[in-house]
Formats: sequence, structure tokens, C-alpha cells
Amino acid sequence: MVVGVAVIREGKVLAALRAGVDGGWEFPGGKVEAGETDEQAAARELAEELGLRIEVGSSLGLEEPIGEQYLLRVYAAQLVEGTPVLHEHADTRWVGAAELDGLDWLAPDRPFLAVLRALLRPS
Ligand SMILES: Nc1nc2c([nH]c(=O)n2[C@H]2C[C@H](O)[C@@H](COP(=O)(O)OP(=O)(O)OP(=O)(O)O)O2)c(=O)[nH]1
Repeated sequence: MVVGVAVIREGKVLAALRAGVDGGWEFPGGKVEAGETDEQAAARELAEELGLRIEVGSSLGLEEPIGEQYLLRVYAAQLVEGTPVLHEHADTRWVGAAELDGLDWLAPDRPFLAVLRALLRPS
């Protein structure tokens, strides 16, 4: 299982740019380790990758395959403390609902965008 985290602050979500040839915009996070819950993995990865303290909330509800070995779940989270420090990513950006489709997301992430748009822009 891979967990991605949609950190939401003031109506925007934090997108992170994975560096390298297979790069693209993603939800920061990573693989869930043995003995860890999704939520623990999410909090650990956000501290390691970006130096952020978060409060992990609900899953966005979908699971999307990443290749043949992994599934991606994305969790909403609130920022408790910190500003993003780029330990592994090439860039980060706070993105509003209207700007979500303009980023070049990794393919497994795209189905989550509609759910996220509704969260960012409650009707
Ligand atoms: N973190 C993250 N990974 C994603 C997303 N979408 C997506 O396809 N992936 C892929 C990219 C990677 O192949 C894989 C995540 O692996 P990773 O290398 O970040 O995991 P990790 O931090 O635990 O690192 P490691 O096990 O390779 O040391 O999932 C996403 O939104 N967030």
C-alpha cells in the first residue's frame, strides 16, 4: 500500500513534484511499512519528506493501482505545523480547486482529483 496525503489549508491542497524521469505531481507520502497503519505512515512520510506535522483525517475513498504491486490511497489531512522543506521533492505548490487540472499529475493520482475538488469547494 502507498499512502498519499492531501494536506489542506485555507481551501488549497499541497501538491509535490516528484523529481526524475518518472516524475510528476503527486500527493506526498510513500509506502506503508510492516506494522504501521496508513495514518502512521502518512504522518511519518510527511515529516521525513517535507518537515510537516499533520493531523490525518479520512480517506478520499478510492484505491487506485500503481503498477501491479501497489495500491494508492489518499488521505485528507490538516497542517498542524511547518512550511514545506524540499528533502526529496523538486517543488511544492498550494493548489486551489480551479488549478488542480492544470498540473501534470502522476496517472494513479488523477481519479482522486474530482473528490478533492469537492472537498476544496464545498457546495
Ligand atoms: N507518495 C506517492 N507516491 C505515488 C503517488 N502516485 C503514485 O503513482 N506514486 C508512486 C510513486 C512510487 O512508485 C510509489 C511510492 O513509492 P516511494 O518511493 O515514494 O515510497 P517510499 O517513500 O516509501 O520510498 P522507498 O520504499 O522507495 O524507499 O508510488 C502519490 O500520489 N504519492
